[in-house]
Amino acid sequence: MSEQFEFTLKATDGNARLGAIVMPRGEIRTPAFMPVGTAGTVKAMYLDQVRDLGADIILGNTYHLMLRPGAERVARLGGLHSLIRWQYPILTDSGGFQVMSLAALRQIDEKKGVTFKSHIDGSVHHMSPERSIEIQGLLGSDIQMQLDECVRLPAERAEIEKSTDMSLRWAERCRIAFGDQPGKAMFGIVQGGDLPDLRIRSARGLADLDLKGYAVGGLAVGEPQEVMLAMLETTLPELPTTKPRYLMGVGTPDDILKSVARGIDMFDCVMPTRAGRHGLAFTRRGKVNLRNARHAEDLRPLDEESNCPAARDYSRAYLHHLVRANESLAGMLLTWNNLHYYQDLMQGIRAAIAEGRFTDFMAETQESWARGDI
Ligand SMILES: CCCSCc1cc(N)cc2c(=O)[nH]c(N)nc12
Repeated sequence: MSEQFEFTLKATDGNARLGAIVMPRGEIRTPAFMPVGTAGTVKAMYLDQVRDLGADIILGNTYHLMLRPGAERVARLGGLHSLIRWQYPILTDSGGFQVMSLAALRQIDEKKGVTFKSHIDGSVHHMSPERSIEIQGLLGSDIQMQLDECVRLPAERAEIEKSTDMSLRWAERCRIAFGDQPGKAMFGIVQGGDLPDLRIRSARGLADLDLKGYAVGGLAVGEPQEVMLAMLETTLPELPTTKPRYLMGVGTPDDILKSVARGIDMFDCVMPTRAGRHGLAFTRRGKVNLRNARHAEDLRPLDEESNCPAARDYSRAYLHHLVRANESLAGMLLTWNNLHYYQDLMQGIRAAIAEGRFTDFMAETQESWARGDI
């Protein structure tokens, strides 16, 4: 097994890319969907199931894990992979995004980083770019993200510009702190909001750092899909084609198809897991809200042709009952169904790119959703 981090571009179909990242802990087939395992668990799933569905990598969250159980404690316990019993690659986000989303009383200082109060117990924490990389190292993360600031849109140009330039300087500090860790990688995160010139400045500045991979951040924060896609069209040509591109926090199946078509290799999103816990099922014929009374006596499964037991073997009537009764099994079955749907979609995308038929695959998939659920 390689002791390095090696990305290979295997085929292209337009701007869609088929590739693979080979790391000591395993291969990541791209385009890849990375289930979110925020606090060391992909909620409502056994990690063996997550692997069996086709996930090559999962995400962890620096913010959550540093607060509980604590980065040094995870290290004393043998690292995250051993603790959660996941032997394959783990990507960890750097924490800044979650601080701004979850923490109270947070302050940002370019030199010190972010200071915040834990949403769990109110304790005060400081996280500099260097500390974020240190924490991700203590966790044993295979792909570590730079500390960045994600500006919520809409925002004034001056705010976006100041934040983007700071994140670029934080990338350099993170690169220095990360040093040289064979078999591991640190990704930069392109910011720039919805301003093309700042997107280009951020992407070019990160490309100059010659990092092992590049994320596109600052999107999926409430902007219309067309704005997100326009920023991809501006950003991606500025990034090296020989390195993986990761679109953070994205997205719906439609977002994923359209972003693959523009050259994205990696995705993460809480959508399939969170939606599953809220009674929403993704299927080949579109979304099905099992809370809706129309399912109360419908003995059909979600998809009788699926090879996922959650989609094939349980009636909508039963799923409706479980959702209405707020039973744990509802979230378990629907999360299973949704992650299966997402990984099945990614496998279909990879096969379509390999065979030069991605455009047709995208159109057929979208048409299937549009036919709706009978
Ligand atoms: C476990 C969650 C990973 S993705 C979180 C996320 C999501 C979105 N939408 C944007 C960003 C961003 O700009 N920066 C960072 N670090 N993270 C982001």
